[in-house]
Amino acid sequence: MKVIFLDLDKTLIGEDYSPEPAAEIVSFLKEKGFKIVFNSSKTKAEQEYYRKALKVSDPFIVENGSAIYIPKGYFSFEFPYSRENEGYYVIELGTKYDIIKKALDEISSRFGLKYYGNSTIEEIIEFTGLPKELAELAVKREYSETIFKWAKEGFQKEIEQRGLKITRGSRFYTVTGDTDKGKAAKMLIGLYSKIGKVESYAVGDGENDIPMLEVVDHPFAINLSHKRAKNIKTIKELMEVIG
Ligand SMILES: O=C(O)[C@@H](COP(=O)(O)O)O[C@H]1O[C@H](CO)[C@@H](O)[C@H](O)[C@H]1O
Repeated sequence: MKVIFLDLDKTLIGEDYSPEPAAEIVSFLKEKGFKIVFNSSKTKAEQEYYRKALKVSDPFIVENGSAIYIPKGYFSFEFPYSRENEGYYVIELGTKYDIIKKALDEISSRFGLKYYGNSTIEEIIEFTGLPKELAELAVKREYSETIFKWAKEGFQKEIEQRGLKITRGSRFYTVTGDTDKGKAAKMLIGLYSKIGKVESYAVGDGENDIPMLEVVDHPFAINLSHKRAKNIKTIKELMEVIG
């Protein structure tokens, strides 16, 4: 069985956040029989938008490794999960949003931090370039915050002192609990392994993708140097490399 973990921003999805250009590579991967697992800092709500647009129905990993959403009935065996949500079993690896927001609220004025929880929708659109419809989905955070702007350095250490993790994504900093995209990918590979032998792949472009590249058999990196990963310029190059 072949499973591919895909980062979204600047990997599967381009600068303008539109899903259409990704349709070709998604069809290619489906034809090749890949299970397609989105593994992004994006929220469940944002990822559901792309899943629907690209007709992808495999499990997905949200908010930088914070939770794995597994459609009910996807695996025929039982596995431990943290909660049920609509049609999904959710395995939680991260920390709840309230705790993360509270920690940031404590230091935001000292460092001039701007993140989803203290920004208006107009500011979010300006910082991210997201269209309004997607900005409204990005606000629905469950396990992480995104730091768009800061006035003073030193906030990273303060965040870590509060027991949280801060990592660089393709554009911004993400604050989470003690998790990453690699931990979540590894756990999902473990579940797939109960069905048969897994050949795992991953593609990413940011520092927060490195842990994910480290746990797969075939890592691919876009504009990112990684000792084991094969460098590609765009995700479409996968069609030549694994064609
Ligand atoms: O942290 C980031 O740089 C981006 C991209 O994260 P990924 O490369 O998809 O893990 O994620 C944040 O910003 C996006 C908008 O640019 C939002 O859509 C995400 O919800 C947010 O986590």
